[in-house]
Amino acid sequence: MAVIPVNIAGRPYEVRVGTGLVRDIAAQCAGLLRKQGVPIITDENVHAAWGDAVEASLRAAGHIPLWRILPAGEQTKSWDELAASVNWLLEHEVERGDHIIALGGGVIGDLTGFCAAVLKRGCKFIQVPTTLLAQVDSSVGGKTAINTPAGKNLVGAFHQPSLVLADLAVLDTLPRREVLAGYAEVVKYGLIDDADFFTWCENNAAAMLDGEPRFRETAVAHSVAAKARIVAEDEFETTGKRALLNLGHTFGHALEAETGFSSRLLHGEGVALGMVLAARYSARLGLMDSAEAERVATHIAAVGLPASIAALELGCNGETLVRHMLHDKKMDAGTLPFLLMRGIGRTYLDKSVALDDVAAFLDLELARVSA
Ligand SMILES: NC(=O)c1ccc[n+]([C@@H]2O[C@H](COP(=O)([O-])OP(=O)(O)OC[C@H]3O[C@@H](n4cnc5c(N)ncnc54)[C@H](O)[C@@H]3O)[C@@H](O)[C@H]2O)c1
Ligand SMILES: O=C(O)C(=O)C[C@@H](O)[C@H](O)[C@H](O)COP(=O)(O)O
Ligand SMILES: [Zn+2]
Repeated sequence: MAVIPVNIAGRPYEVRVGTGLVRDIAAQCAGLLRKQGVPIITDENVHAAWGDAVEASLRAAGHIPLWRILPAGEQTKSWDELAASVNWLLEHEVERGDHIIALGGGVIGDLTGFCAAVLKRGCKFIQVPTTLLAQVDSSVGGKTAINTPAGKNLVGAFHQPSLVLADLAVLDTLPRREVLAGYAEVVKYGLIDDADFFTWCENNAAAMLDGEPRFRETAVAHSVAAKARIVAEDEFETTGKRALLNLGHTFGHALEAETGFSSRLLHGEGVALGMVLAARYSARLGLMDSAEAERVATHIAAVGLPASIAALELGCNGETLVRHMLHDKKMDAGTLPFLLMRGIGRTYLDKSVALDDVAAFLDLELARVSA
């Protein structure tokens, strides 16, 4: 097992990456759980695959699990589910010092973390991420949120977990499309500031995606360490450092909004497309060699992630996508800073991007005939 220490402003917690942590959840959480009823928020798919294992481990240790099983999918990150889940926690008399378990992907982690942030002005929670995306990204760093009709993650809080248990075994039941979506956030760390890791991804993605355990552990542990390092420098995204983690997301969130936060486009797929667009837009501005931008697109397409927004057949134009972007949380006095690249591993925040030029660029991409 790899243990990655996270230390955010003197508030340390561990991210444990290994195999069998879910079956051993009671021991992993020893000393953190109350006896009378351990609140676990999950979704229907995760409960079907891993609910019995969690139940057995907790009961064997003398705990009584209390399950809240939500519908799977992005629509669960909503005001309605937030209100209902908080009321459920109140009915079960969860106290500030108690831990809630978030057992699931990023949807469950974001929603449960937000419940924990607002319940009694803040109680504790444990992230048990069950998707690759949640293991490498959403379970670490304390961003919690729900979506609103205006856009993605527009209501939320920064609230760090007490512990993260990333069990590689749970990825065995994850559908291939979801594994790929999570992989987009892995590649992101290479593109941000680690060109060697991008090369590692090019060389090992296929084996990692097929389930090679050594590569899976490397991908998860390396990603978590990268995220922990960045978040430790800028927990509340105020200096521009943490904003690097948003590479691909301004485009990606706009695409998610345009597709109605539906299963038509998963978050990780939107990020994959967004990173290709960020690379190509950087090349359009002369910041990055276009051959290097195409290296990004080639890798994204080679693993089986979407790399073409034309293929989405959105039926909208660039201006429509830019209008979604106006809800981006990075908006600052009417301008939208963009994550652009001076090369692979050389991402930076650019505050001089003209949105009408982005719209014109997107019009070309929406009509682009793939090679
Ligand atoms: N807080 C952050 O820092 C952060 C970072 C990245 C993404 N996110 C958010 O995370 C969300 C996406 O998360 P996600 O990609 O994990 O999606 P998800 O939570 O919707 O899970 C994907 C699908 O896989 C199923 N599933 C999960 N684990 C499984 C398992 N082990 N076996 C079988 N099925 C399983 C789920 O039921 C769901 O259908 C988005 O809302 C995104 O905004 C947040
Ligand atoms: O942790 C961060 O910071 C990130 O930006 C990670 C992203 O992968 C994640 O999707 C995050 O939820 C996006 O944040 P948002 O502030 O753009 O909603
Ligand atoms: Zn993301």
